[in-house]
Amino acid sequence: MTNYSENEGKQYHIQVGRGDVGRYVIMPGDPKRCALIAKYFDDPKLIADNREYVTYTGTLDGTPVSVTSTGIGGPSASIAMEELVMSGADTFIRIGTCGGMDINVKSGDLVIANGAIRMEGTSREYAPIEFPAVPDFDVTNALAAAAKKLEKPYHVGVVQCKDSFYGQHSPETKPVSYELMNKWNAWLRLGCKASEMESAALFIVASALKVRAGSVFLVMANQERAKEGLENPIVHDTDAAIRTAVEAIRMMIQEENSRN
Ligand SMILES: O=P(O)(O)O[C@H]1O[C@H](CO)[C@@H](O)[C@H]1O
Ligand SMILES: O=c1cc[nH]c(=O)[nH]1
Repeated sequence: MTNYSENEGKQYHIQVGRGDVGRYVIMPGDPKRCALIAKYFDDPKLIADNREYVTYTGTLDGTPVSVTSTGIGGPSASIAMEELVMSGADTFIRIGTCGGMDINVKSGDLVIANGAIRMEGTSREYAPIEFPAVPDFDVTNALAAAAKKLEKPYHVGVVQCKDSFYGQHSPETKPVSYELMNKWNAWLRLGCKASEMESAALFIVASALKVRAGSVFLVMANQERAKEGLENPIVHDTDAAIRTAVEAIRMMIQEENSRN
């Protein structure tokens, strides 16, 4: 077997090795979000910047914490998680943008995933489709408690994951997305909160590697509200989701310290 991680102890894609990252890692899709997230850490340092993977490490309440971007989609996100686990991390929070689905999910709200629909390809390479993509219970509880404490409007529920962003936004012109088009109404009726691209892969990889993962999203807009002519501005500021993830990690660290 080729060991891609042998290059001076650094993992092949993320260029991070043991001792470079904390056990807690925040995972945004967008590499440019990493510096914004690292500003919430004490003493943040840039560790690596390779391909779509940017990593900073700092501390929260004295405990090492990192941020590593994943890029877009399950394949690159799964690589980031695999290599971070090989570098010693074991608890992950994805923070990303999403498109609202449930009519009550509004631009600027937060969505915390308690499950992810596996309509993407990566998770199928790790687990048969019958196995559910669910986040870690403690991480999810910490995210909900953090959003409540910070008084952010939030929804907890199932998110839908896909590989085709434009299949979600213009399925009628995409023959490859008939499956998405046909199932979208079923997901709406079942109460699905939002659509994004990485959580199903991350939850399944986390199950396979026996590590913990959760997700929190900023709702950019909601195409279902637009269809109904309801208010639907486009929002880009991910700060509320970032602060929720940071506060959730702080809570988990404090809980861990109180047990030791
Ligand atoms: O804002 P990020 O974290 O990239 O997440 C969402 O935005 C991208 C699509 O625009 C996909 O990665 C999707 O999951
Ligand atoms: O609508 C959206 C917004 C962000 N990310 C998605 O995957 N879909």
